[in-house]
Amino acid sequence: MTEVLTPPQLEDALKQLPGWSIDDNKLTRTWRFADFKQAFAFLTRVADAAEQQGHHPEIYNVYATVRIQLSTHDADDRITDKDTALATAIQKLS
Ligand SMILES: C[C@H](O)[C@H](O)[C@H]1CNC2=NC(N)=NC(=O)C2=N1
Repeated sequence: MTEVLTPPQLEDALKQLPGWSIDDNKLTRTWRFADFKQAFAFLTRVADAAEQQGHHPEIYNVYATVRIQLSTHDADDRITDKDTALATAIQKLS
């Protein structure tokens, strides 16, 4: 079941997710890689994690910069445990 996070739950979750913040009401992180190839290799791993979890990030890429934003469309675009679960998996891929 999908749980919308309360503000204190979100604060606790962010402590476990270094580099992530809330931007546009979405769980957000930006990475800068050495080049486009490294950035896209990371995104390929992110795609696999997203498919495994049945949950999909918004992805913005310009050359070596990648920004990922997570929210749950099925919960009125709010941040849920599905977003923190995917962010936790993505943390291990960069
Ligand atoms: C049917 C399918 O499981 C849903 O549409 C999933 C797919 N991926 C999703 N990804 C995100 N970010 N939010 C969703 O609500 C969502 N829903």
